[in-house]
Amino acid sequence: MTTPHIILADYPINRPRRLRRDDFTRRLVREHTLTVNDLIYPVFVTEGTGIQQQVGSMPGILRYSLDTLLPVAEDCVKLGIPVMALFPVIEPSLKTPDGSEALNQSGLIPRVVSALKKRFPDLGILTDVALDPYTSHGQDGVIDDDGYVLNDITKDILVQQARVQAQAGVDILAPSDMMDGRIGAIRRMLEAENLINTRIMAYSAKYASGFYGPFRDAVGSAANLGKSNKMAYQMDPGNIDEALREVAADLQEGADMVMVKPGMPYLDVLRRVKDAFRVPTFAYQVSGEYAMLQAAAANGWLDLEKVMMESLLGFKRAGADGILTYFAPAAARLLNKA
Ligand SMILES: NCc1[nH]cc(CCC(=O)O)c1CC(=O)O
Ligand SMILES: [Mg+2]
Repeated sequence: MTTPHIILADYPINRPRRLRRDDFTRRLVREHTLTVNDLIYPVFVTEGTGIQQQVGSMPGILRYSLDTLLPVAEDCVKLGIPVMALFPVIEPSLKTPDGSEALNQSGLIPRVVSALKKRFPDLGILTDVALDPYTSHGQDGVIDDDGYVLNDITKDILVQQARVQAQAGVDILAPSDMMDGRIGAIRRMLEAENLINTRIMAYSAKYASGFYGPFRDAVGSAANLGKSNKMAYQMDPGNIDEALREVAADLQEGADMVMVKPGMPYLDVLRRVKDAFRVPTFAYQVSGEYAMLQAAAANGWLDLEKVMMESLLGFKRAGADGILTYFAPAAARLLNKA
């Protein structure tokens, strides 16, 4: 006989509220918890010195130059946040149709990566592999005359971008572009370069989402993108079996970790992926999710601390091993206080 999932003893024998009365039993029987070890902090970096620019649609989020980013990194170390994720804000004059600035070995990202790894060797650094901050049209790859993003040419450029980042010493490459075959191509390049321990966190199930809006303001790709969208390479929000095929492909091609993105509207996808593959699985609570919670809180409609912690715990319950979240330092401060 197998153990029944449902205990049939009825009220008043069974009173679920017994375990909810006191904090000690609530803590004792809690199934899922959030810790600082679950957090990855995405930050925006830009050229210059002394820069701390507010991102209008992301209250509390700043664009940093390297010098002002160093204390942020130090804060992450002190708080116990394992990884910081870097996103570049590229000067408009450096943007081209093929995003060639992404291959510049002395460009912004490689310089910031090597400076951070030198100063804070124990802080994990993750970089985004994608061309959208670097292209004049704001798409994640090279486009043809109809604006269609060309897969194989783009993939070859992404491999070169990944090489530049890996040679600069980044710990985790995170391809967010959704080109087919790029994980395998990047993994082969890493092996050929003897960069065997560079990890890959694949944005495997990345949906064409309206929730990326504030991010595109932050990196300055929104205006370039204009009315065009990314539906010809990012996933259709109606699909979930396809997410499993995308994850399977990326794992077979050599991904160490996979990601589902956005987060809160896609917790069902996260659960399916975790159950199907049992590999390190991450969720990205994206810019629009951050913005909507901040906006409601600013209006006095939600208690920010409560919804922040509840939303992050929701990712853990849905199967995430970790969460990329703009709330990382705020959440870590609360967790360290508790
Ligand atoms: N490929 C770039 C990229 N990497 C992460 C995000 C979004 C992150 C966020 O919204 O917080 C995007 C934007 C996009 O695909 O348009
Ligand atoms: Mg894919």
